[in-house]
Amino acid sequence: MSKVDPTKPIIQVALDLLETDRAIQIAKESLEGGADWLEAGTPLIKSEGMDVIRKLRDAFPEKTIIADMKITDTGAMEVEMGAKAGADIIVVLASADDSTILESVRAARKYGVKIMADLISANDPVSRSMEVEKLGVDYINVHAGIDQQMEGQDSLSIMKEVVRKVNIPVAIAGGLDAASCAEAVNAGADVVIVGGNIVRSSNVTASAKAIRESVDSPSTVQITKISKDEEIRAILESVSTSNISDAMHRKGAMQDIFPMFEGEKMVGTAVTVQTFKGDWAKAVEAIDEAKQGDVIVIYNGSRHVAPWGGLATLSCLNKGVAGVVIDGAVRDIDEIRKIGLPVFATCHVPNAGEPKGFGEINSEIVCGNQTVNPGDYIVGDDSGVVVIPKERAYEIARRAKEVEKTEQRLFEEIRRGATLSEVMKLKKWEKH
Ligand SMILES: O=C(CO)[C@H](O)[C@H](O)COP(=O)(O)O
Repeated sequence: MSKVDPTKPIIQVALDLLETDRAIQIAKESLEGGADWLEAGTPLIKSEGMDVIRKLRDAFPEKTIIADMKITDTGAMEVEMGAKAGADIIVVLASADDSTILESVRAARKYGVKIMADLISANDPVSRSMEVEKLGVDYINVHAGIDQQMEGQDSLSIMKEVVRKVNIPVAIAGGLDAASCAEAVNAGADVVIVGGNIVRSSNVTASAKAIRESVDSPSTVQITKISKDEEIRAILESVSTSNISDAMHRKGAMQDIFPMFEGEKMVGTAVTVQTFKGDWAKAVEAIDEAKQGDVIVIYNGSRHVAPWGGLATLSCLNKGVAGVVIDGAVRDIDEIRKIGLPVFATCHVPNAGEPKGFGEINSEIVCGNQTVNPGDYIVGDDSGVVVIPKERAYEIARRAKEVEKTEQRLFEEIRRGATLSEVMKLKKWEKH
């Protein structure tokens, strides 16, 4: 049972946004879905200052408001700022010096507010949670930060230990969705802090409602565990190459490689082929090396003679290959269309080459001016093809998903009648 509210666990929605008006609108929609507490997220506070706390307080006079200031120094001064602006709970970094935590707690007592200590990046979070409890904080937040989540960190296992060691209420944050919120509540969380999965949803109220339902009936939620590769593929299936390029800071897109047919999505791991103009032996032998879910990525280097056509494409289908990318030409477009395998290439041309057998399979190649190594993730859609280095695949997939969520919300605001420059506040954010 929650130590904060014995009748139900608390949902704290983290308004990790940049604009006060959007934050207030999303706060309203989240409350309609059943969220309890409103957090002014750190980016929002950095963007709008303490004024956002005042505006949230005016808009929601009865609600608990958290200022996620992540205080690291000058504890008393910053707690005073947050408290006077109207916050009820102020966030201090648990890894701040003891002197800062003590000063924050003293100021909090003076101004009648509470302190939440955020364990993000704490060296030994379990021991630190016990120490900050002794220093007088009111809540502990076990937190995997947004950048840490992208690299696969989560906070649940640490939270399970922390709840056994402290007596104050424990919050959890870090990429929570309906399923992980239920897991957290089952494991003893008093407060679940949810940012992206509510505030970047195209339907904020529905997303908050789904979390409310799972938090209130956590035992009914099904938790499915999948492998890292399955998770990466599932995420990449759900995002576009444009989302991925944004996540990679506009890198990774192959140049002059186009889909041969529209409407086909391709996700897989690279089997690379280095060949020479028109020599199709290695390209076709690579089909035998490929496994289910691979993408054959070929450098051939000619626009006038094709190392690939219908028969090779049909063989791929038999092996479960996810698609083919050719820096060079392809032929038999009519046959390939019927076969239905995604093929991306520089161009199409009727001429076939000769199977001479020069080249290599599964060495590093350059295709569409991008370096591709065997096992790198390759994604193709109507916008083109992107390469994700295998070492960063999970992180990039997660970041691309965040890009996609942010865009979903922008689409929704444009559907409601705004223009792109209005929703992005372009003028405000132009370089000064
Ligand atoms: O404090 C934060 C980042 O430092 C976020 O508010 C917190 O992680 C919740 O957001 P999300 O659910 O997107 O992780």
